[in-house]
Amino acid sequence: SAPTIDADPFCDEVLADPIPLQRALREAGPVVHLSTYDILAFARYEQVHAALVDWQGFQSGAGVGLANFRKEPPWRPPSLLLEADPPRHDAPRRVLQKILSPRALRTLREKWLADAEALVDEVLGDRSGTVEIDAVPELTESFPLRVFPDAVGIPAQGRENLLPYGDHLFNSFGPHNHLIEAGEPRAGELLAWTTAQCRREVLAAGGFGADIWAAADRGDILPEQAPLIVRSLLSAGVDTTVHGLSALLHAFATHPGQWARLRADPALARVAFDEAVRWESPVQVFFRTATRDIEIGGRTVPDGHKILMFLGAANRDERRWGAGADRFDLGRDPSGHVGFGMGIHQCVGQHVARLEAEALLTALARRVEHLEPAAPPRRHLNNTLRSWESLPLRARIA
Ligand code: HEM
Ligand SMILES: CC(C)Cc1ccc(C(=O)O)cc1
Repeated sequence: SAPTIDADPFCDEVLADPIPLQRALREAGPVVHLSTYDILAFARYEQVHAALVDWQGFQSGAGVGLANFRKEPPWRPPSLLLEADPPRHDAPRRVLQKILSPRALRTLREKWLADAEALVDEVLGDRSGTVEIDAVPELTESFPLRVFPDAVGIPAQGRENLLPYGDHLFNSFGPHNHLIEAGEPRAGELLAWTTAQCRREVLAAGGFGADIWAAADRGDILPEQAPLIVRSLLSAGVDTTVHGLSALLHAFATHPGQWARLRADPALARVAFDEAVRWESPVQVFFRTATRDIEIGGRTVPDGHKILMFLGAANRDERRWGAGADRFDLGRDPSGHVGFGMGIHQCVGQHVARLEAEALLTALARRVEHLEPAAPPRRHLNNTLRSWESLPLRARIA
């Protein structure tokens, strides 16, 4: 049988620094038994990629968390994308893919570049010399919250609920630990608020939400599906980009030579984001459920068994990325990374995330000559997301 590891991947120590366990899992073998939860884990690129693209063998319909929807009711009505398999998954995916396509986002590009310039000017002020900021509250949380809720078209009221709702959702994919318990008191209220933002009458014309309702008018999806698809945007589109942008700035602050490369060639802004998503993997892990006894990595995953995919470990697997896998390097081609998943469920919002990152990074690269840590970053612990409470940075103004 598969080698066993007793470590709990969702304990605070591992959530704070998952790298040692990622290494141990990759070294133990292609398939590893995690005794804490009696599940099978994949940490090498080859097996994670294979499981992600095999949607028939490893389904999403029983949930992408530890909880098996076949055995216990989910805390929220299942997503029509994330927690659905074909054919139920097909029409919602097709509709969202079109609304969030690079072509559809062209109208937003100019606006988000200008919004990023405005935010960076506010944060850096007209100061010269060296400025100290906390990138999390001042940039990586504030920029997505300044541009994304407006792009969806939800009302201005109550947007401070978005981050805590997403934080609880991403915790809910893990085991019932203290992180889930801490979020439980407000979970019902946050879910109710989020659900209320998906009603047709509150969504502004021209936003992604209105576009989804227009797809229902055209018969591309059923009207009762529209609110759930809007909920997908509010569920997946905020905390992920906040921590993705933090990963990007943390990567540059800890690899100073890379900022100089970006200043010399600003077109590197887009590949920089994908390299940061590979290097940090804001979404660290999630699950699938075997639909039959499946052979993988020389082992058999029994029908109905949950498998845990370590995206962060796969994104640093030297078998795939070579000896420098642990380094943030703008000279690398990060394509093929699994930080946005892979296959039919691959992130449908990745172009939105890339545009937010390009806008913020372009605005910063224009104004900042050098970036370095001003103090150790403080982590935010979450069962799924690699995230920060605070990223103190020192920026030398150009
Ligand atoms: C750095 C930012 C982001 C990261 C790292 C990320 C990561 C991911 C990953 C790994 C998946 C695959 C989940 C699975 O296979 O079960 C996914 C799916 C998804 N993402 Fe993203 N995401 C990001 C931003 C966004 C944004 C901005 C949106 C919305 C505008 C979004 C909407 C979605 C949706 C709706 C799905 C489900 C797709 C499907 O099941 O067909 N994501 N994301
Ligand atoms: C990495 C994924 C788990 C992010 C995510 C969350 C929620 C949804 C939804 O459809 O609610 C979709 C994607």
